[in-house]
Amino acid sequence: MKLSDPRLFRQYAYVDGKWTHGEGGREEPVFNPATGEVLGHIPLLETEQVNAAVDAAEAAFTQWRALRADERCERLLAWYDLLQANREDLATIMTLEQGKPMPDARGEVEYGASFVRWFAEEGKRTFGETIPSHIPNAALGTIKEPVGIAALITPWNFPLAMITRKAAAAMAAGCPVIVKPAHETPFSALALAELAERAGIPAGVFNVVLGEAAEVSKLLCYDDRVKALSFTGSTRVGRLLLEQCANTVKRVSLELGGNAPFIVGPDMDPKEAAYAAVAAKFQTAGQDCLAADRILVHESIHEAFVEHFAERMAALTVGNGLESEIDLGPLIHRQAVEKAAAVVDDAISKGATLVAGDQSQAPGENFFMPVLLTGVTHDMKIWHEESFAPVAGITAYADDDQVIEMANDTEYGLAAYIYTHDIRRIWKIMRALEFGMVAVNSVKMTGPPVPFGGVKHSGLGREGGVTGIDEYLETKYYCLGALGSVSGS
Ligand SMILES: NC(=O)c1ccc[n+]([C@@H]2O[C@H](COP(=O)([O-])OP(=O)(O)OC[C@H]3O[C@@H](n4cnc5c(N)ncnc54)[C@H](O)[C@@H]3O)[C@@H](O)[C@H]2O)c1
Ligand SMILES: N[C@@H](CC=O)C(=O)O
Repeated sequence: MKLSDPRLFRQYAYVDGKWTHGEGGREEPVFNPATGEVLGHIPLLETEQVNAAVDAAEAAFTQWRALRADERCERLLAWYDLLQANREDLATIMTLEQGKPMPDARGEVEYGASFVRWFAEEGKRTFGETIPSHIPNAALGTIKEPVGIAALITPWNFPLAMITRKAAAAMAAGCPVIVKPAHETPFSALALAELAERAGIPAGVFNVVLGEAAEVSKLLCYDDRVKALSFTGSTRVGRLLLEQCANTVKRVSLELGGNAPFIVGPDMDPKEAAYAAVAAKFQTAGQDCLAADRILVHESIHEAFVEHFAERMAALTVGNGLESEIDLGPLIHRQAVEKAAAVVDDAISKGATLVAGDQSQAPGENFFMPVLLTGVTHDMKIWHEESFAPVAGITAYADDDQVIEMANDTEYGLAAYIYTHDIRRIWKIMRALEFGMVAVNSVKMTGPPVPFGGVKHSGLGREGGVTGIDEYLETKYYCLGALGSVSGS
């Protein structure tokens, strides 16, 4: 692996400011999904070692919360600067472990770093309020305090940004964090730890624990000293963690699966809409919670839309993300390829038409060539499940009411897209959609200033924006009584 700074590639856990082996000697390999080669090994921590991370975070909490907000801001900004300065190495590590093309990986480093800068600043604005008193001679108000240790459990598809969007918010609020990254992509998390240390983040404030996922997560969820759990990943695991946090009544934030509808109105230029749909579907080889999973096109332009979509899709290049001019890297592992193939087979067996997608062209065993299916219907897996693969399904609809019903016909409610220039149609559909985020005539919708999150089974809470830091803050109300006459109270 060619890195300008090889010390960014760490094969240890990071607890209390120290690089840590698994005491039981257990470890596991991490693979490059593009080549199948072993990229490195990570330790599997024992129970006592995970508990030690909580001990360390507990000890660090006292000092970290006692810093002034502007002091925490300075350290987070130093971390941000280091992320930017090491962007190329961080992107290389990400492409090697996750597979996404280098330009996308560079983009994710920028994106991930932008949350650090955002929350560094937001930490200085955790204002309380003054409450006009209804109690004689009293002053009432609120102050915001850090909730305590936060456990952050993250997925493999965005191995860096899904950590920084949580960690920077928590740390800016004064909370130490314990990160449990996905075992497929631990090295981005460990590089973040190396840079946090260089940025002067004190020992115990940013910890990375590695181990058997169910074991480690259970320890963190059951530990009463851990006050908040923030999870990004599948709805299946999110439900499990929510249950596990019930006993200790933790603050729980969940960013779960999506199954985004992409609605195209009859007034749209079919080429413009089809190109946008391709962009919304194939980012990260379809392994994106925002991927346009159900493309719903008005029947009057359906045929032209399909032609343009197929033509644009045919131009996508598939290969090792380290090579230049690659649009789609591999899927994360062989099971993901098998799941994608099963989704396609299921749809075809139930009447969908395979317009394009020849798997014999795949450049390796973890690669899946983009697939276009038309005539996708409610009874198919592709309608209800995230394919998390480059499989696009298109369906024609007749009118606005029908498309609203189709779009909402899912347990998920993360993001939706609408393409039309008719303002009344936009307003009607946007208001009727049961989704946390709606992008109108835009594929891009995310970034630090926006409240990211879903409704229904797509999650609880919001990340980013002005409210993202609230996930890590408690509101303390105070009533100062017997003050004598308090003017203006
Ligand atoms: N809403 C969002 O912001 C967002 C962002 C990215 C990904 N996602 C979702 O993440 C999913 C893909 O990621 P994934 O495959 O890594 O998800 P996943 O749920 O399998 O894993 C996520 C994390 O949970 C851990 N985990 C797995 N099984 C566990 C168990 N039994 N107990 C405790 N922890 C366990 C994993 O090791 C990983 O760290 C998709 O559903 C995608 O939509 C959502
Ligand atoms: N693209 C999403 C991550 C979903 O997988 C984001 O921007 O957070």
